[in-house]
Amino acid sequence: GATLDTNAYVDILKSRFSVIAQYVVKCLNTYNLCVIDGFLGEVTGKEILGEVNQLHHLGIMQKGQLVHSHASTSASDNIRGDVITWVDGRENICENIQYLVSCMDAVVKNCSSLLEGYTINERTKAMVACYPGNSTGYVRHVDNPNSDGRCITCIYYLNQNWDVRRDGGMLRIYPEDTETVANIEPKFDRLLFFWSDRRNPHEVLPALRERYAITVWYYEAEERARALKKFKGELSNHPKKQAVPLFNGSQDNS
Ligand SMILES: Cn1c(O)c(C(=O)NCC(=O)O)c(=O)c2ccccc21
Ligand SMILES: [Mn+2]
Repeated sequence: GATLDTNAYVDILKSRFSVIAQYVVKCLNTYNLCVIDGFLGEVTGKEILGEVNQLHHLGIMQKGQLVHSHASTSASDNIRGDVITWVDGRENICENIQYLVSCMDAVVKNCSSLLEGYTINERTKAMVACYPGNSTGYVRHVDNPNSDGRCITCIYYLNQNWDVRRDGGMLRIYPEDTETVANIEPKFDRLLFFWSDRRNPHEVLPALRERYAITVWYYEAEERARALKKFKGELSNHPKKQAVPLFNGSQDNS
C-alpha cells in the first residue's frame, strides 16, 4: 500500500490523541477515572517494557520502600515493597519511555483545553515502579490530599498476561461519591487516568508477580502556583515535586 509520509503520520497521531482526550474528559467528569486499552500497541509496549527491565536489572531503581515487617525488628525480616526510579526520558536508555511520556502529554494537552477552569502545562518526571511480587502492595492513600498542585494521575501498565486471580496486584479505587469500587487490572499497554485528589482513594493489592507501571502526575497551573507559595521551597527539591513542562507538539517525538 501507499507509504505514509511523516507529516500524514503525525497528523493521524494528533487526531487520535484528540479523540482519546475527548473520551478521557467525558469519563473523568462522569466516573472520576478513565481506562484506555491498547494505547501504544504491542511492539512499542514491548520496547518500553524492555527499557524498564533494563532500569531494574541495572540496579538503577532505588531500594524498595520498607513495609511493616512483623513482630521482629531485625533487618533481615524487613520486607521491601515497591522499587521506584524517576526518569525524565532524556536518559539514553529511555527513548521509548520518553516516547510514551510525549504521547501521554499529547493526550493531556488536549484534555486541558477541554477541561473548564483547568490549565495543565506542567507535570512531574515519570516514576517507574516495580512491585517485586513478594505479595507486597501499596496501602490505601490519596495521591494529592492537600492541594500540592497535582490534578491528574496517569499510569501506564506493562504486565503481559496478567491474571489477577493468580497474580493479585489489582488497583482498587474507592471513588468518593459512589460506594462502587473500581477494580483496575494492571494490564499490558493499558493507560489509566484519574483525579489525583481526595475523589480517588486507592490501593494496590498484594502482587504475587513482578508488576511494572509508569506514572506521571500532571499539575494544574493555579493550584501549583498557590502550593509553591504556601509550601515555600519544600516542594521544589524532591524529584516528584519538580515540575517539568509538557513536551510541545512540534518537538520531534518520532
Ligand atoms: C509505587 N507507587 C505506587 O504504585 C503508587 C500507586 O498508587 N500505584 C497505583 C498502581 O500502580 O496501580 C503511588 O501512588 C506511589 C506514590 C509514591 C511512591 C510510590 C508509589
Ligand atoms: Mn497512588
